[in-house]
Amino acid sequence: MTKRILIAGLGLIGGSIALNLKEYTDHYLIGYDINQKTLSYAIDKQIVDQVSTDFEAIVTTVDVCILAAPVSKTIKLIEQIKQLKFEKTILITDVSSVKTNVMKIAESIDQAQVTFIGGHPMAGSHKQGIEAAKSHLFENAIYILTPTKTAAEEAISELKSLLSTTKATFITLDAEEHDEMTSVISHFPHLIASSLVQQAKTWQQKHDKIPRLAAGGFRDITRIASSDPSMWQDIFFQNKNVLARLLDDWINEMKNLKNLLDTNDKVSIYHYLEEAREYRDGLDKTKRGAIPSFYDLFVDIFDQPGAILKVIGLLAEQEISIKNIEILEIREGITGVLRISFVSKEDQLASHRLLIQNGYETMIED
Ligand SMILES: NC(=O)C1=CN([C@@H]2O[C@H](COP(=O)(O)OP(=O)(O)OC[C@H]3O[C@@H](n4cnc5c(N)ncnc54)[C@H](O)[C@@H]3O)[C@@H](O)[C@H]2O)C=CC1
Ligand SMILES: O=C(O)C(=O)Cc1ccc(O)cc1
Repeated sequence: MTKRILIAGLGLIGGSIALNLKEYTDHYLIGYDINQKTLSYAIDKQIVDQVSTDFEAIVTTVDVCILAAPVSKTIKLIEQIKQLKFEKTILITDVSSVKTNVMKIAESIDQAQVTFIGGHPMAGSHKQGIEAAKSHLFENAIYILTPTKTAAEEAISELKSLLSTTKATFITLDAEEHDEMTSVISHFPHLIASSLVQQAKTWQQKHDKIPRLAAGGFRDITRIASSDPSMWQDIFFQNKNVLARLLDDWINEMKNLKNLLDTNDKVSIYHYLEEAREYRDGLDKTKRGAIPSFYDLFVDIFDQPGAILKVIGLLAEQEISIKNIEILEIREGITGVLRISFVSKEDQLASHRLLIQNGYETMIED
């Protein structure tokens, strides 16, 4: 059945959901955003069927509403919803990275016609805005649902079915456990990534070659520091209690580490590193994590003109699509390593075979 679906906040995430629903379903999509340029873009590119600049007027006319504005703005939209009178049933969900504050206000909506099920697709990008939206953004990602206490099982199934074309995998959590877990694996690492970049910036005053040396490891660990500061500021303050607890733990741990260094306790430092390596290596590599990691293939190449193009050309001929490509190490005349990332295991293995047939040395990490 064709549904009227309102997407409020047509940025990276709202735009990606809209693109996906437009590509795979017949639902009638309505976009609401405070940014007029975004609405014009969405209409021009036919990402939605209609746009609206009046949230309260439009939300009472739809079957489904997906709130995809920044977390604090989503909370404001729910406050507005709370004051409205709905004549027909509506299923409301959101995409916010933090859930406790969202679910607190959602639980307080006292209207039989309204069902609220929180949502958080655990995939994204450091880019923002509708121009960066992609229909396949959530493929293979974990999509967390946090239903309100009164949400019926049928409504949860309906939402999963509605979002099934994203090819995400759904799991249900309560808001508090969601906020603790996402803080450990996403919010807190973001804070640390930014602080590592700040540290490099400070030390650059003494050593001006630091940016030239900042290669592989530093770039890997700080990639997320390139994300939108206003989004992360919002996330940090919405989840500040959990973040503060993690910071306390971290500061204590750093003090302990410093003490091990000060006292020359090499054995303990070794065990600390060994334990971390074992835990990291034990994280299930074949199963996609919350934030999708991709299937990497390492290819030896020589620093010759066109070497990278040749590899990409071979894959393109076979219509194998690449998610990401990175040169890990290349100096004049010396073998370099190309890391090519694929969305699927099949593409990774097919490329492995193809490049070997063409005389390349390739490696897949197990
Ligand atoms: N960027 C990411 O990687 C991920 C973000 N999220 C969550 O998704 C939500 C949206 O984030 P993005 O799409 O990345 O941000 P974005 O900045 O790309 O898009 C946000 C959109 O909301 C609009 N907006 C701002 N205030 C509004 C309001 N009061 N009413 C309606 N629209 C409003 C903006 O104009 C913009 O188009 C956030 O809650 C974020 O926590 C969830 C998963 C991943
Ligand atoms: O890709 C990454 O590393 C991200 O950090 C993406 C991301 C950002 C915010 C979320 O709430 C979930 C996922």
